[in-house]
Amino acid sequence: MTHNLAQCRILVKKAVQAGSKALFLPEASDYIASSPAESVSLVRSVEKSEFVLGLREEARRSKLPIHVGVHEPGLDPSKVKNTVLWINEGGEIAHRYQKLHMFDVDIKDGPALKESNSVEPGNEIPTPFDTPFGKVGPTICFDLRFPEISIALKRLGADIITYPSAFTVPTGKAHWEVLLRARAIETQCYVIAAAQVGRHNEKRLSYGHSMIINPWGVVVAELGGTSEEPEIATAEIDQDLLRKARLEVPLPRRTDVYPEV
Ligand SMILES: O=C(O)CNC(=O)[C@H](CS)NC(=O)CCC(=O)C(=O)O
Repeated sequence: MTHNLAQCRILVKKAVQAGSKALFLPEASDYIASSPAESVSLVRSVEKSEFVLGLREEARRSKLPIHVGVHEPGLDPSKVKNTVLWINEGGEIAHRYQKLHMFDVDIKDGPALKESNSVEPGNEIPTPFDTPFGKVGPTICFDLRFPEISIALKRLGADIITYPSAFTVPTGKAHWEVLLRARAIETQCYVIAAAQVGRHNEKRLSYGHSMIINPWGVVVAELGGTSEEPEIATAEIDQDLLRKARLEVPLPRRTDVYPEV
C-alpha cells in the first residue's frame, strides 16, 4: 500500500503539472491481493487507511479532486467492498459508489477469478455528482459489461461515466476498447477508464490501456499496455461536443415497449 501510494503521488504531480481539473485512478488502487484472505487482511476503513489518508492529503494540498478505486471493510467481516471514492479538492470524501457486478469467471487458458468469494456487491446505482467540468457517474470495471448501469447514469444526467478498472489481459484484448466505445456512443457521454497495467502477483496481470473517449466514440487519449512508470492520459471535457452529439443524434427510448432503467 505504501508503494501504491507513492505511485499515486507521482500521478498527482503529473496531473498538477498538466493543469488537470481532476485525477482519475484505477480500480483497487490501494492493493491487489493474491487471495481473498490476503484482501481481507489488508483492508482498512477509509478513516484508518494510510492509502486513503495519503490521497486526501494530496488532494487538499494540490486542490485536485481525486477519483479512486479502493477496498473497504464489508458488513460481513470475511468480505470487503470494492468501491470508488470521489475525494474533493478539500480532501474530503464527497461521493462513493460500491461495485454492483461481481467478476466470477472461468476462462479456458485464461484466468479463473471469483470476486464474490471476497467482495460484497453494492445494491445501488449512484446519483451522478456535479464537478466543474460536468456530472460524473461512477461505475467499476466489470460493470462495463452491463449497459443498464450506464444507461441509467445517462438518464440521471451524467456527462462523464467512469470505469476505473483492472481488466485481465485476454478479456482486455478482446473486449475493452469496443465496450468502452460502445458505452460512450450509446450514452453520448465522455468515458474515463483508468486501468491498472502489468503484473500484480503470480496470479494477476492487468491489461492497461487506460482510455478517455468522447461522446462521439472517439478515443481521445490512451495509455499503453506496459508499465515502466506511472503515466497519465489527459483530455478536455468539451461541453459543446456533449450538446452537439445529443442534438444531432437524439436517442428517445421506447420505454413504452421495454422497461426504463
Ligand atoms: O481484485 C481486486 O482487488 C480488484 N478487483 C478486480 O481486479 C476485479 C475483480 S477480480 N476485476 C475485474 O472486474 C476485471 C473485469 C474484467 O477483466 C472483464 O470484465 O473482462
